[in-house]
Amino acid sequence: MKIPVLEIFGPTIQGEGMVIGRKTMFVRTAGCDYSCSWCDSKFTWDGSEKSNIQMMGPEEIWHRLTEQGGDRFGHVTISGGNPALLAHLNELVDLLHKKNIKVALETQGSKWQTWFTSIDDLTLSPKPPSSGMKTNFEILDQIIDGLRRDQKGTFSLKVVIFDQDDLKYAINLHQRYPDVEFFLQVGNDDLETMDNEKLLGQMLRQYEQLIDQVMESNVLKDVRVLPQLHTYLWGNKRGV
Ligand SMILES: C[S@@+](CC[C@H](N)C(=O)[O-])C[C@H]1O[C@@H](n2cnc3c(N)ncnc32)[C@H](O)[C@@H]1O
Ligand SMILES: Nc1nc2[nH]cc(C(=O)O)c2c(=O)[nH]1
Ligand code: SF4
Ligand SMILES: [Mg+2]
Repeated sequence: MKIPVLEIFGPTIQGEGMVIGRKTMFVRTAGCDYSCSWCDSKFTWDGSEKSNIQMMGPEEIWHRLTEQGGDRFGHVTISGGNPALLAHLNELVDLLHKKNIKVALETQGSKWQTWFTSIDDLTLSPKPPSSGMKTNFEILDQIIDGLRRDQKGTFSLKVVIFDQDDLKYAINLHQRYPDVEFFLQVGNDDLETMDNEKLLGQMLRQYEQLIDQVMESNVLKDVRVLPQLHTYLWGNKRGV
């Protein structure tokens, strides 16, 4: 079955979350059921790159990955858009596993797929109020229960923080799922600038503020506070 692909890039470092710093390739799928106000990958769902979507089979994707990354990688991250919209994505995950490649996947936790349980590093990134999206907690509860029961790899929650309401949302989420590895991530609110020095200054200040706020909290104890590392290195550049 074909998969709608917008980007294949790497090797680079995973800039976010539970495997931050890990050498990885990226496969970015097209299409999302959300439309977050601050989405840094709007081109995957706003129609602006519709003509660049390539329908690719798993073998074709593997071919492109090796064309680009040679034999210099052992990890592939699937992101989007929302790759959880693709019921048959397990075909790619299984092929990568056959090739001895570990697989990470990024999704917002709005939709369950049975193949979630075979992902090595699964990140659920529910969206706080600043995104303009509303979390369906019934679905998120089901996803997390399913993962607790059957997950072969590891999974985590990652919340992007822009303001106080987002922090409240994160606190509530951590209290709801206290046993799940929890990451807070600095939000990038300057998606247009190509001035990397300016962006870096802003992002470092925001990282420090987020750290200060998390240190004050008596609920956010067993958590990690992370930058979106690739942004600090390469700004808003695509394909890194
Ligand atoms: C582009 S999304 C694709 C995967 C999936 N749709 C999701 O949101 O989890 C990948 C990650 O980037 C994060 N992200 C998107 N826009 C961001 C921004 N402006 N600043 C910080 N993180 C952002 C998302 O929260 C998510 O964790
Ligand atoms: N280096 C790098 N790390 C990332 N982690 C999550 C990304 C994403 O857009 O999903 C991403 C990305 O686009 N680049
Ligand atoms: S869920 Fe992810 S890809 Fe979809 S709009 Fe939000 S940040 Fe962007
Ligand atoms: Mg990104």
